[in-house]
Amino acid sequence: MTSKTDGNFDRTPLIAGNWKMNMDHAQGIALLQKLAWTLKDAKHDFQRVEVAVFPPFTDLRSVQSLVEGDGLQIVYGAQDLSDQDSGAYTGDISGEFLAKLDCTYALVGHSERRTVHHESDEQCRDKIRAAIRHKLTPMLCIGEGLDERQSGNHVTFTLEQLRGSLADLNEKELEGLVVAYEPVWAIGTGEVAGPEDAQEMAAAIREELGKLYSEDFAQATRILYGGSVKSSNVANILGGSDVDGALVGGASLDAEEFAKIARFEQHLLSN
Ligand SMILES: O=C(CO)COP(=O)(O)O
Repeated sequence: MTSKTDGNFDRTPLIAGNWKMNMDHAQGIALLQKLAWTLKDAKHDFQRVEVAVFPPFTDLRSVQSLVEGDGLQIVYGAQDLSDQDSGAYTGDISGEFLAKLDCTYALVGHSERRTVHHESDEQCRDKIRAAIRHKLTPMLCIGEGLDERQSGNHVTFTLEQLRGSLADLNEKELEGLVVAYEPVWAIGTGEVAGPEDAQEMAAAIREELGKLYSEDFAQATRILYGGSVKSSNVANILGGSDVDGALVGGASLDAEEFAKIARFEQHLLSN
């Protein structure tokens, strides 16, 4: 086991920006351009720390053109996908369309989908299946609400979501899976789980993946933390040996701030 402070990572860290329902396609392009310039100026090594953005569906074609046209190393994904591939599903978006737009990732089961759209673990599992069918890497989001946290039931609750969302899926299909632990009470609230909380849950998730699958799979799977991540707290949060990156909401809408988050190693080194 290596530690992050000696300059080695067990897994390639991933810093991901979920734009949620912000940024139309023109704004999205401006944001992505600025992010790319800022990271280029900082000589960011994308092989060392991967950077991804999750724009709204309507931005994805423009994002694809910019990334391809300018040869950017930033990757991108969708905030959701349908569990179906085509047909009479008004308003839904097929993984097939997302694959055509060269998306790398698809978020599944973000807490805002689970709460606002009442998505169940079973639906999440079907969406993961759909992502896999179209060679999109699923980023499964799980995490407890305030009640579970206050009652001390947060680990049990979150691991149940994990098991429910992965039920019947095998290790081979899930290769590359990313899990994002996002405690609902810390999303958009300014409340951030402490580094110990993030590490506690990431370790519990990894242990559970080891039980469900193999130790190799558990060790290879990246586990991110999300919830009020900023440049001022990212280094602490990523200090935990099982926390492999961040899924960032609000702070990803500011190119300079998000670039600073992606450059978290600079903060680690200066600590
Ligand atoms: O939900 C999140 C990312 O998916 C977190 O959002 P905030 O960073 O705005 O709290």
